[in-house]
Amino acid sequence: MEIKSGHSSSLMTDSPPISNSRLTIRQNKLPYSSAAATALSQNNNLFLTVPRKKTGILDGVKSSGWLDAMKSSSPPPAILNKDNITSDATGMSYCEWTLKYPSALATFEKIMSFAKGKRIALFLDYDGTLSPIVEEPDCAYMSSAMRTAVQNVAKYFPTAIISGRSRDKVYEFVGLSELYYAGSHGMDIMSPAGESLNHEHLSRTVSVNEQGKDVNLFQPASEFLPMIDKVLCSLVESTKDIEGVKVEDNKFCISVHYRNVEEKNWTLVAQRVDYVIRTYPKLRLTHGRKVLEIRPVIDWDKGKAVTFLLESLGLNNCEDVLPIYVGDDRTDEDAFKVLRDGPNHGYGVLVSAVPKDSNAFYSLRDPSEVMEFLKSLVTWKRSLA
Ligand SMILES: O=P(O)(O)OC[C@H]1O[C@H](O[C@H]2O[C@H](CO)[C@@H](O)[C@H](O)[C@H]2O)[C@H](O)[C@@H](O)[C@@H]1O
Repeated sequence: MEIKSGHSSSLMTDSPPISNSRLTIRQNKLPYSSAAATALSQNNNLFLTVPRKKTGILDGVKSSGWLDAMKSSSPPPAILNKDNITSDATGMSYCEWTLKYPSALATFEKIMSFAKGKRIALFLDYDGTLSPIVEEPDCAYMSSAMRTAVQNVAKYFPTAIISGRSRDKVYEFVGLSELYYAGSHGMDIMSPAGESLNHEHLSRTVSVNEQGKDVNLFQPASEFLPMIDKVLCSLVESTKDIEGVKVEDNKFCISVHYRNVEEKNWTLVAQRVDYVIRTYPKLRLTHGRKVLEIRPVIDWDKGKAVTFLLESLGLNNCEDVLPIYVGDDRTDEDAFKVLRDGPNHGYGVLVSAVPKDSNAFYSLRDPSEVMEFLKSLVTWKRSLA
């Protein structure tokens, strides 16, 4: 397990730690050279400049909107009204919202009428999409029924899992060797054995997987690994007295979970994280579902990973390709945007049980609807044979 746990402080509480997860030292199972990735980072201008506020720590946390973002995550405040949920964020009921983001199940035939004669490429987020959101990040298992659905759909369409988790971890959860995997928010891409990642401009490295078979890797942030390791240790140390904090090693990025932290201590979490990362101008912070995510300042995200995979698969800029991306999180918006506005026109499908604004075209309520959608794709494809 690559999950680190913050332990309860005897000064703050007598409760036991929420998890027994231990601090592990990361091991790179797959050897690779970072030289190519370093060169491409510099040559292709992948570096971003992130302006930092020069205020005090508490002021910085407040003025940068961290706390607002932390409070509004997962899910946005909502008023429950049986099947119809009204979100404070959009002011819309769920029914109204689905007029803007129609259900991909209810409009399945319409979507498939666009897909006729096209090759579908499928991109699936993991947490909240293939597995339900749970309290403990290391217990976010997908059901065997969902695994079968993903396995079946991958028989007909190239399928990639695009996750904020480390690639090793998400591979462990999904367990299907025939898929493409993009871990660390797309910064760690691996082809299935026997498939390549041929890209016109960006070079990949060849490595071996657990079965000793050759796989292609693309890791544009590999030069940041020593820095990420250092920051990981600092974050574990600096948050260990806050009950419920978990610092998760996602290889090229770090997640600081506050789902199990009392809300009154969220400011403290934000301050401690801010204190650590403010001395690292090459790192930036993004927000997920009750999680602060720290990542390198390269111009790379889930959207870039989708474009990279389409290009590597020879499916970019093709009139006869329909990419579909299913995801639930803010970080999936980068991919929705790429499919909405970029040359590789496709459909983003937002998984959400509450109304929220999105760059997606369609919606699904939860992972069980995602599974139905995957099954429907298979039935549709089989019906064409
Ligand atoms: O890109 P994803 O595959 O959606 O990963 C995003 C983050 O997912 C995980 O955290 C989220 O799910 C946990 C399990 O349900 C939940 O406890 C947590 O509150 C959520 O934020 C994962 O642990 C993170 O590392 C990923 O970045």
